[in-house]
Amino acid sequence: MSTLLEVSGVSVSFDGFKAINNLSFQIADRELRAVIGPNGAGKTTFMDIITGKTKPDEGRVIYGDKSVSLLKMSESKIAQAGVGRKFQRPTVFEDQSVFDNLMMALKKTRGPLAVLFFKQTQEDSDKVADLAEQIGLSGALHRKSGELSHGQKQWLEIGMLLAQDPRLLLVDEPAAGMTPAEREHTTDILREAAKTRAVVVVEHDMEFVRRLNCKVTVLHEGSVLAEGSLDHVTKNEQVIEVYLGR
Ligand SMILES: Nc1ncnc2c1ncn2[C@@H]1O[C@H](COP(=O)(O)OP(=O)(O)OP(=O)(O)O)[C@@H](O)[C@H]1O
Repeated sequence: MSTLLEVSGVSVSFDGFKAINNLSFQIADRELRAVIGPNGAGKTTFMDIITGKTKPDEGRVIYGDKSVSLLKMSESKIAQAGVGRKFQRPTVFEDQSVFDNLMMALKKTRGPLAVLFFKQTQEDSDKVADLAEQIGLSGALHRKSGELSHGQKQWLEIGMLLAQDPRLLLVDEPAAGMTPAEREHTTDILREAAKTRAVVVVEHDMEFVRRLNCKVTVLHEGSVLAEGSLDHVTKNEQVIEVYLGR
C-alpha cells in the first residue's frame, strides 16, 4: 500500500513549551490506525497540524498522490483535498431528520452553488440509504436527529463525514460516553470505513483500541514512543511506565 500521509520532523511550541517534538508519522491509503497516549501527549495538537488548524514551527507534512505539502494550505483547502475530521462532540442538525442531515452532507461535497440549486435525484437518495446502512441507522432515517441517543448521533456524524468521501478521516475519541454495545458498533463502522480510506482514531479506551485490531502509535511528550500491534506496544517498558502504569 502506498503512503497517503507523511509527517516528518514536526515540532510546535506554545509559549516555549514543545507540545510536538520532532514527530514523524506515516499512514498508508486504506489503513486503520489508533493513536493513544496520556493526557497532554500531543494527540489533539497532532490532528490540528494535519488539518491546518495549527502550523508547526518546523517539519514537513506531505499528503496524497501528488505529494502536496499540507503546511502551505488553509484548513478549508485541506478539507477539500480529502481530509475529514470528526470532533469529540457530535454536531448534527438536531431539528433535521437523519435523512436530511446525510443529504445535506452529500450536497456539501458539490460546493455552495450546488447547495442552492440542488435537485435530489434517486441516486442521491440511494447514496443516503447506503450511508445509513453503513452507520446502522437505516431504521432511524426519518427520525429527528435530536431524538437519537448519544451513540447514534456520533454514528450520524461519521456518516455525514463519509458522505464527503474523505481519503483520510481523523476521529477524536469516538467511544467517549458510549455504552459497551455502542462502542462495539462504532469499531465496526470505523473498520469498515478503513477499507476504502485511511482512518486515524485517537482513543483512550484500550478495549476499544483492541477491538479496532490495527497498528497503534503511542505518543508521549509530543513524539512517537512506540508503534506496532497493541500487544507489542503494551509490552514496551517505556509505554508501561508513562502510560499504562498510571
Ligand atoms: N494553544 C495552546 N497553548 C498552550 N499550550 C497548549 C495549546 N494547545 C496545547 N497545549 C499544550 O500542549 C500539550 C499537548 O496538548 P494536546 O491537547 O495536544 O494533548 P492531548 O494528547 O490531546 O491531551 P488529552 O488526551 O488530554 O486531550 C499540553 O501540555 C497542552 O497543555
